[in-house]
Amino acid sequence: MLLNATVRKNLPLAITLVVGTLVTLGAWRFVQDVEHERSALAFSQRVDNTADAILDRFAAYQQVLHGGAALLHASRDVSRNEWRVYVEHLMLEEMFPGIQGVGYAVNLGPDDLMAHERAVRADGFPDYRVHPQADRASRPSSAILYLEPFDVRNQRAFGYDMYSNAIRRAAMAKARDSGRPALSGRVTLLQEMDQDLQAGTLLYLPVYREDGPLETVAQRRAALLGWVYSPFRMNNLMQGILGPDLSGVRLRVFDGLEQGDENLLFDNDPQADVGQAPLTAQRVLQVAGRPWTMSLALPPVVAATGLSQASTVLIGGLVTTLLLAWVVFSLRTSEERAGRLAWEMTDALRASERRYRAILEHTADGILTIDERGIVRSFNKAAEAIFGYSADEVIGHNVSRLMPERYRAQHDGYVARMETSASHRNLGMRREVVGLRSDGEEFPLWLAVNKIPTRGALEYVGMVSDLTERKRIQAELQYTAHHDALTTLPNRAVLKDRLDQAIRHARREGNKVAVLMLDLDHFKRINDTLGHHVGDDLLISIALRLEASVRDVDTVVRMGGDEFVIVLPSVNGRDDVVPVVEKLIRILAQPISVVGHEMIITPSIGVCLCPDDGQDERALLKHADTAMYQAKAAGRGNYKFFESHMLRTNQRRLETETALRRALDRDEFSLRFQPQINIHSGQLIGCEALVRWHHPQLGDVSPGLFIPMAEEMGLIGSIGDWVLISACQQAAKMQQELGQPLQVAVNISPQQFFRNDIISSINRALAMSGFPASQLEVEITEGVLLENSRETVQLLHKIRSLGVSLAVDDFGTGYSSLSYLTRFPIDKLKIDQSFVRDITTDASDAAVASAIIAMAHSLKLAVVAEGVETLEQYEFLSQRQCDVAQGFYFGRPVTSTEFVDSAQQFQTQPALGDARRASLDQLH
Ligand SMILES: Nc1nc2c(ncn2[C@@H]2O[C@H](COP(=O)(O)O[C@H]3[C@@H](O)[C@H](n4cnc5c(=O)[nH]c(N)nc54)O[C@@H]3COP(=O)(O)O)[C@@H](O)[C@H]2O)c(=O)[nH]1
Repeated sequence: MLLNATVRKNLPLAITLVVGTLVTLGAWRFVQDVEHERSALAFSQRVDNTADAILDRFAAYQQVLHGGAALLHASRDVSRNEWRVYVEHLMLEEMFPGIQGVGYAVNLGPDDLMAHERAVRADGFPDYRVHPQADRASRPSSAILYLEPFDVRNQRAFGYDMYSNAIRRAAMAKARDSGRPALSGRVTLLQEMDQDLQAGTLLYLPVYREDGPLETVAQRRAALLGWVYSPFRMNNLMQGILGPDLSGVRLRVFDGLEQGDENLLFDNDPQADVGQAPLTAQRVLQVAGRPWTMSLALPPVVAATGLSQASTVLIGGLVTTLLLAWVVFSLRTSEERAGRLAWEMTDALRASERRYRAILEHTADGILTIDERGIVRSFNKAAEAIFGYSADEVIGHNVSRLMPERYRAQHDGYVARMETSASHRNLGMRREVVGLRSDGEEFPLWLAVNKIPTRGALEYVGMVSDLTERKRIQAELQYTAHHDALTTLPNRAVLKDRLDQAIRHARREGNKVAVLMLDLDHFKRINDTLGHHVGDDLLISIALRLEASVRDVDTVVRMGGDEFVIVLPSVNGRDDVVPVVEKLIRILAQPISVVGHEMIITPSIGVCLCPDDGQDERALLKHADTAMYQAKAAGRGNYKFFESHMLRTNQRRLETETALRRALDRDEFSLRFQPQINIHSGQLIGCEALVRWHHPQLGDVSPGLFIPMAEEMGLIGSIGDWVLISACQQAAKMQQELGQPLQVAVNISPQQFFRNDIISSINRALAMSGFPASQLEVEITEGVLLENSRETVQLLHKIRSLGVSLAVDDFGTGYSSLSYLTRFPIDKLKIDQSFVRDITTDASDAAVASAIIAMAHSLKLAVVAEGVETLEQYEFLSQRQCDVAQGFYFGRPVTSTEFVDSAQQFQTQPALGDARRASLDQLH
């Protein structure tokens, strides 16, 4: 009885304790499950985000390389400066943190190495060498030619032969053979310094010559020009991609499928202990065709923090149970006390609720929950920021207000059907959808929906993140990859697309497409003499004029350098195209003012028609290019329609270019000397050195043809150096044999003049020959003086200070002001032979020549008349007090031996008398 009474008395307390404990344990397990599921979902999304971020970034890098390749395809001769401008416009640091640079490495055949080194040295790097030299005979070679930004780290790689390293070589060969981007294995980059050593990798994209098919591996190998590539330092790269996103997670990235130290590319926290990590994941990513294994682990300490809500529930529940027991116990003694305890219990539950809410409110992703009718039940702070609604404006309303009108009907009932239809397969999967902000703006977002495991009514949780910024960056990349950075015109990648469209349309409509290849005459000279900033501004102005001159349906593309392509769709034939081409020439030829320089630019245009002259992009561009070269050869400021016979001429031009690259090495140049006569005394005073090129197959090639070619190909510096040295050496020998001092004049082209080392070139020639500086004369063209800069004046003064005299060649043909003559330290003017030719028959030529002589004398300058062919011309010039004459009348350019032999004739008579005339006449 006593036992019964005790049991009865304590039964409520016992029931409270047992039921409370059981309920708490049940709630604890439940919350633990929910927490686990939520953590696993969040972790899985984090893994996916990380993988997506890496893949997205590499897709962007590949676009960068495609942009670089398009630039190289577009132009035969992308300069270092153009490459720098392209890379600068990419804003690597801002847009692609982690990328070390964007480079171009050339593929070198066994015969190309010396010419390559010489060309780069001539480009302002006198100490340049391709390195390392070891094993070169047993493998092909390459060399890093451009790598921007050209900072201290990247300069270490300049000239590096990446083929010398097996890992790099494998990736380069893969890219070469496949025609696609290829990523290297783990390497140590040349850019590494002593500190902060990191693993590295390189991404390569091949660049091929465009004049042949690229269908087979053999064709691709034969057409390979080089690789556009980017080196990456892995730690910088991953931090650039993932930023601070990695806190609390250990991420390791391995090259390949094995996970060993030797192929570890990146480890964000090598000290972290992940032995017992409750959440781990592995992903194999295909990065530019190479497998990377990504291993992520959530260390126990971090995971435990994530699960503390369950512990809170457990502790809270047990405390609540004890409190309830205390309440029951106290009820027996005090109603008041029980009430207070009940309040405390409620407070504990509220605190627990507040903790949950804080977690929800501080996640970066938007989180909202909806019931089975689609009514929003909760809406966190991040969701408010994303959609622009406050929680109050959304909770209690249908979730469809967060989506554009056109999706709403389809969405109605979607949630209700979730359980029965196939839609439930979408649960847990992240997909891209369109959202609607409170201001009516539509935007892209990622959405992942999950079922909340509640008892009774169904609820769903949606996690959303805003993709607007990500899309904006993608769009910018897209723009950069398809537009020329300088002029903002579409680039080569767009051209292919537009041309294909135009060709398809022409086929359907039975009409034609015209392709115009346009190149600016003497642009390189403007660039070299007036500076790249003037060249760049000029190109922008030209681009604007071109765009304004054609229809909206036409496409103007900058191919690179000074080359533009214009596509005119839907034309009927040549008659439709001629007015357009003539209009373009007329409009471009109007004076143009660039950075304070007034200039007149003429274009050379080649035209071909589809389908008459070609059926695809490659053939059409090649034929328009061929026609353009014919237009240039026909006198510039000109246009030509493609004719099939032009291909032979073009082939010969290409052969000439190839032969010219090797001419210096093969000793194919020689010099001729043309006498210069003092008109007052009739005595030989010196000669002009003129270069000649004889090729075993091509024969004698005129300097009028190969000098401009060498200027365009950047070879004039080394050829000019050879001319300077040989002219001084041969002149020293000739004057010894003649026993009289001899003046020798040497032509210096503008590119050679502005190469920065003209002073050392002249000094070297004088030192190597022992020829006196006072007998050397440098002939520059008016173009050099056009660049009326302080540097030009200083350079001319430096040449004069060596004791060398200066003459202005072809005087009267330039387009600059005569006033420069007073500002520059010049000794002589050479009247251009076009004025001398008709000096005795054409009154205006006679007047120009007389005026030049009078003006030069008033400025204390000597005057040389070139192209003197007749006695009458000679007498005219003599009467006008011209100082020196040169021309066929006195002798054609001859070898140094022939020059010494014939020079005796000029020494016999001091002045021009009848006997002298007779002796000269006999020469002809
Ligand atoms: N930068 C360098 N340019 C050079 C060099 N050698 C030549 N050249 C330039 O090539 C152009 C063509 O030169 P070339 O065929 O040698 O013709 C020269 C003479 O042969 C020719 N000439 C001389 N006298 C007469 C004549 O009475 N009648 C006539 N029709 N032609 C004649 O004129 C050319 C000399 O020109 P210039 O230099 O302007 O005095 C030419 O532009 C050369 O400058 C070189 O080493 N470097």
